[in-house]
Amino acid sequence: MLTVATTPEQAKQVISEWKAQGLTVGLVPTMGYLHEGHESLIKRAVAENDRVMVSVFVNPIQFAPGEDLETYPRDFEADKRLIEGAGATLVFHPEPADLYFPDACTYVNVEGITAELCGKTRPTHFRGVCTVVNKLMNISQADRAYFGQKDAQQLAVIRRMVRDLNMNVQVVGCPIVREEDGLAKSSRNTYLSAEERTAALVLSRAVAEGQRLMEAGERSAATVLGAMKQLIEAEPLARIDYVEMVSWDDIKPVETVDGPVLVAMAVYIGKTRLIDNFIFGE
Ligand SMILES: Nc1ncnc2c1ncn2[C@@H]1O[C@H](COP(=O)(O)OP(=O)(O)OP(=O)(O)O)[C@@H](O)[C@H]1O
Ligand SMILES: CC(C)(CO)[C@@H](O)C(=O)[O-]
Ligand code: BAL
Repeated sequence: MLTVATTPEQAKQVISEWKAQGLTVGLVPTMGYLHEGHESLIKRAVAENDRVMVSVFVNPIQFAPGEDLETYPRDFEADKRLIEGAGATLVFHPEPADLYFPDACTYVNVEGITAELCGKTRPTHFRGVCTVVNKLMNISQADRAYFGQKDAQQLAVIRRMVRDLNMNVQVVGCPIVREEDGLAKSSRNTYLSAEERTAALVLSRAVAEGQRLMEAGERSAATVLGAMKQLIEAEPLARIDYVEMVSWDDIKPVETVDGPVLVAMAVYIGKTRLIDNFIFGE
């Protein structure tokens, strides 16, 4: 049976009963409107822990003014069905006022590794993500926390936060789940019109092209990124935010590949900003 907690105190009550029995806890943070990508994280957490808490919270402090905080899709009834079906037993679903004190003045700011990629276009984003993830880890006392590689920079940033702050949680990265035609599953795909949905395939096609070139031995970032950008620019509905290659461990620009790299992109399809990536040489 699924328990819904709407305040940190309610969630902590359930967690403390689990911890008193010596049970391990997995945490899956989400913003809801769940799909098979989220489901894969929850199922993995269920397989690797005695109990799992899923959070469903559209975190206002990771959105900048003008972003899609108000329009972000929500369907908590459907989310509960998916969470229960995947085997988790606690969902944490607070309102912002339940989670943030009105006079809160503490934020978690991971530097350096947040400067490139999404950090350039969304300079306050990772501060909001790290603050809420830190709070969720504290509330859940998680032994393991699960994040998708779809948000690859987020995964790297959270790993760094956990390392730098000596946090007692293992961060588990999970592979990207895609639609049959290759588009990475994302709650924001719901914003796309039929025409934009077709155009959005340029992201996964660019990923496939980049992977193909690197698997064939190409090691120049300029050549790989050039081919990917050319493909995306040929799609009239697409506008590139960034297509970049960075070192996977510290998210710094790379010119020639000599270690594990993240090749990541953010592309506007109409007004919708989508992301995709691949990791090479991990
Ligand atoms: N296609 C996917 N495959 C694997 N993990 C995913 C996928 N989509 C999202 N996730 C992971 O689920 C967690 C919650 O993500 P979130 O709720 O923002 O979903 P989303 O579909 O990425 O939404 P958005 O449209 O906001 O990017 C994150 O760790 C994210 O990386
Ligand atoms: C990790 C997260 C749930 C924090 O709000 C969010 O950034 C997301 O959905 O990836
Ligand atoms: N998964 C990304 C959350 C965001 O775009 O705010």
